[in-house]
Amino acid sequence: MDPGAALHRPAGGGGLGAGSPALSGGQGRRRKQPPRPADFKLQVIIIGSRDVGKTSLMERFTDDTFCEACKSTVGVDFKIKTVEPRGKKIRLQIWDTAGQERFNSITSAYYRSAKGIILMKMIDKYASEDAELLLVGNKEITRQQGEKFAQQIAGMRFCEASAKDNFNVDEIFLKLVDDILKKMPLDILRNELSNSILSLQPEPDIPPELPPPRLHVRCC
Ligand SMILES: Nc1nc2c(ncn2[C@@H]2O[C@H](COP(=O)(O)OP(=O)(O)OP(=O)(O)O)[C@@H](O)[C@H]2O)c(=O)[nH]1
Repeated sequence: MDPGAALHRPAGGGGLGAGSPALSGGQGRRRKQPPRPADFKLQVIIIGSRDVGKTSLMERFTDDTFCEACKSTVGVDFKIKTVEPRGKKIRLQIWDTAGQERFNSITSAYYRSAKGIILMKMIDKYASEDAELLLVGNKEITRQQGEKFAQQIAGMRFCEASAKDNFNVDEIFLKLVDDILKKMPLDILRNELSNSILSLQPEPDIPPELPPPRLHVRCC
């Protein structure tokens, strides 16, 4: 599937052009340095029922914004954010899926390529078995409800977050990325990432081992 065909939010995919070297133009002005290319690309998908706050969580993380009355996502949207855990530059592609059931056939097509999955209520029956799972309780879900739900699925943990109050949002994404990196052999990581949905730019080889984690997270 061409992911571009399913992008419907006007602000989506803002990161696509982020890596292009820009000329400032005009006499005497200097050419801007292109940003250092990412060491890895990782895909994380957010799935869950309608209105649980998937888009809000993504936009809080990528743009630090919160929309009180957002439009429902149609199909799939994405945003890109670069994070630097463990001293590695990681270009995170965050896929935000529509919660409405009528889009299930579109959204489920994206599950397999995701290395991390943030579930916001819904159980994922299409995801690859080795994907990291993180259940996020945004809005009204209580810790008790979330933990009970997470216990039913092997390997899943529960975290509370609020896109509105900007609570635990960065932490859950960074924790998920860290868990993915810890779990994946780096040669697989390198191969799979080079085959990811979006080909943004050629990226350099990665060293055989990453240094130990330096993340300080509040969640989980
Ligand atoms: N109180 C509160 N409201 C939130 C929070 N996050 C999102 N909302 C609100 O919940 C509503 C739905 O948020 P969305 O982010 O559009 O939900 P969604 O899961 O992407 O919805 P679909 O695209 O329809 O699947 C919006 O009115 C948001 O303002 C939160 O942390 N707290």
